[in-house]
Amino acid sequence: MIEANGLSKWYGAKKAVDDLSFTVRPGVVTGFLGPNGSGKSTTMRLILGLEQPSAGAVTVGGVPFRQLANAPREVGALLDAKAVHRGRTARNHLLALAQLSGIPARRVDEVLGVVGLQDVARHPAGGFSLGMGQRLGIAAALLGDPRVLLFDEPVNGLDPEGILWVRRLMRALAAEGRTVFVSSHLMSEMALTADHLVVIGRGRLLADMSVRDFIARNATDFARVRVPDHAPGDAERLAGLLRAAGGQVLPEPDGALRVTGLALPAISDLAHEERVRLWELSPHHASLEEAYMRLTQAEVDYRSTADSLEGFEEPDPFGERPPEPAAPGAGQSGWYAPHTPYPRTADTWTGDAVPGAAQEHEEAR
Ligand SMILES: Nc1ncnc2c1ncn2[C@@H]1O[C@H](COP(=O)(O)OP(=O)(O)OP(=O)(O)O)[C@@H](O)[C@H]1O
Repeated sequence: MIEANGLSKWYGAKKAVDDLSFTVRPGVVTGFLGPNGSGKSTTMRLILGLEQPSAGAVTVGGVPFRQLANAPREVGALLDAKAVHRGRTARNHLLALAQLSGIPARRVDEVLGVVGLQDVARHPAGGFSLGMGQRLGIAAALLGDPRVLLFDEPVNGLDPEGILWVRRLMRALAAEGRTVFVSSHLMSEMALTADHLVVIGRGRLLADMSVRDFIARNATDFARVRVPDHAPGDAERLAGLLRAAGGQVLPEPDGALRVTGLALPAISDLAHEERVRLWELSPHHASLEEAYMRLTQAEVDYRSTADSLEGFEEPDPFGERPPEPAAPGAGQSGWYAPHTPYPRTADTWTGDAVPGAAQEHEEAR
């Protein structure tokens, strides 16, 4: 169990983590979500004792990480898969970590097998692909057979098979009664992996609830309606009728209509009465990505500016744009627009020990 209580971290004038209180329970996978720069990695470093809180506290199994009697046996973490000695073989990298923590060498071969790196165990880690590096980082986290596991972006760089493997591994670890806390930007993957979510924005807690509740509270189911391609005027006519009946209607990129606020039978009846032929009338459940976008759209630090693409842009179907949210963060029912993430630049760092933090952590183990 991980418990954060009023946890805050300042870097100079920048408040990276702002009065966070949450609990990560054993037996389930808890997803840790937030836009770029929202404070996820900082929170993980605070949990692992790599940073001192400016205020508040965080404990693992009831005590601060640094007071754990045998930390590597109790907590495993993947923070930065690149934090390996490039010339060292995968096996020697793990052996060095094992020796520091009093873990028997045979455990190294076990975890190499678990992550599927046994055939390249004697190859230098510096030559590993991003995905192989992730697997090696996961092996290091599993080394001490810990009850609590933290993974920062574990599927980063993995191919679909690797992503499926990580999903199954996380779920299996949780099913064994372990505490599994995992951050990811891949919402579709998180929807399949996590049972519970902790969502932050600009360092503040935005949500702490089950995936199901999170989607139900932050996104709306909708219907897709499509008229025959050869009758585009019918789409415009049907959109007007649906709006008059109390529905909200937005154009989909493929020319279909996205309708919220009306049940499928009502849409069907209306189309039938008005003699509008339908080629599609299908129910759609809101996705985690949609719910996440709606909740966090006011919390994004890095946004792309509009690219007018003059001369390239397709005209809007029906000459309309989705309405802007009435208030920042209020969202727009049934609509979301992903923002292009902008990479953090080196000048946002103030020189704290972050780049080498994972390595320090590994060495401390
Ligand atoms: N050592 C540091 N010095 C100065 N600012 C920092 C430091 N570490 C983090 N920050 C700032 O704190 C904020 C939170 O950063 P953090 O890396 O925790 O976010 P994140 O949610 O993990 O982001 P991402 O999803 O991009 O990895 C950012 O604005 C970041 O620039």
